[in-house]
Amino acid sequence: MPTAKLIDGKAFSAKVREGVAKDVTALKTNHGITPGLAVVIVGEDPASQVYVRNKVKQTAETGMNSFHFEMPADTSEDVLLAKVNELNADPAVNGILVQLPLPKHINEAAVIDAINPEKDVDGFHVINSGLLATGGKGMVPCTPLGCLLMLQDTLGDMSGKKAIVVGRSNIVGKPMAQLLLDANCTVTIAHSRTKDLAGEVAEADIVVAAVGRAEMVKGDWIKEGATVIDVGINRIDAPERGEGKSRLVGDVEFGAAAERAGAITPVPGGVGPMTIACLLKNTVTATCRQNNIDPDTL
Ligand SMILES: NC(=O)C1=CN([C@@H]2O[C@H](COP(=O)(O)OP(=O)(O)OC[C@H]3O[C@@H](n4cnc5c(N)ncnc54)[C@H](OP(=O)(O)O)[C@@H]3O)[C@@H](O)[C@H]2O)C=CC1
Ligand SMILES: Nc1nc(=O)c2c([nH]1)NC[C@@H]1CN(c3ccc(C(=O)N[C@@H](CCC(=O)O)C(=O)O)cc3)C=[N+]21
Repeated sequence: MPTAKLIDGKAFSAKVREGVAKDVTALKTNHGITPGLAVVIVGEDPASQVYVRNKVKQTAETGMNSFHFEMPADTSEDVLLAKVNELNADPAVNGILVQLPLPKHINEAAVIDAINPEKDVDGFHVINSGLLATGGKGMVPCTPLGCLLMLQDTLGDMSGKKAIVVGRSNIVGKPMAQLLLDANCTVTIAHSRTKDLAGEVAEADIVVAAVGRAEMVKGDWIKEGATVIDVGINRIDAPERGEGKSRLVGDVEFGAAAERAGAITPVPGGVGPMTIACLLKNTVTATCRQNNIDPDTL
């Protein structure tokens, strides 16, 4: 029997989006500004397409302008950089997101570096990661921000808690660890070379799994009462649902983990929806900063 409280990312993200919609209305009526978010996709990555479908719909629902650019998989780096520069210069665009991963022939770092840091609503630009690392006020990556909001809502003050982040990517693991550190957790970052992952996870009051391997964090590793945030989005075959069917699972063995955890996010319906909500929130934040508006006085 699962004992863990389910952290409902779907419901929480709806609340965050309501707040965003209010801010968008205030920006329009009090300042005559409609925030605009531009998303650029190169090629066809199935995971990205799910994300973009949800995002385009929700951007429009908050009242923002959504600009969507699909470019073929063989787009050259120069053409993509020219598109980024065009969006940098466009005053109707307050936020720019270039879907990752990009095709192999394009240098991702060069593309991210080309985005105006003030419009970098993903928070991936080196200026923004530098600001996050040094306590400055940049754009915070959406997925870790969404995880942090759910953790704060579940736990309140996290000072002194032991947190482990499994995964050290620039877009999830590292910024997540930074945010947990800022929240005064004692943070361990685990990765593919970690010696005793089960033992490390077993110590943690907070577990954030961002590995990209279906159910690799086992339920019996989880400390009793721990809070578990599952970032993983893995599509696996589900023959029980019929031939050729698939389903989404996280990086945590959900059923077994829910028997030990105090609280846990599901997949789907956990981190994913919060990521999109935070993208919209970041777009409002970026719009305010670009127009010297204090978001608290909207
Ligand atoms: N819900 C959402 O909104 C989002 C979900 N995701 C999902 O989150 C997951 C992680 O994404 P991302 O960070 O981009 O992935 P990356 O592939 O960039 O990073 C994966 C990390 O996991 C580590 N790792 C791999 N195998 C193991 C292992 N056996 N034991 C311990 N650590 C391991 C890697 O270690 P090393 O560095 O040593 O190679 C690496 O640091 C994916 O499932 C992705 O789809 C991603 C973004 C948003
Ligand atoms: N520049 C960039 N920024 C990103 O933030 C980014 C990216 N590139 N590339 C791809 C990954 C992946 N990602 C997801 C976000 C939400 C869901 C999401 O909404 N998931 C739903 C599931 C939807 C379904 O049912 O399939 C859920 O978890 O409930 C999924 C995946 C953002 N990413």
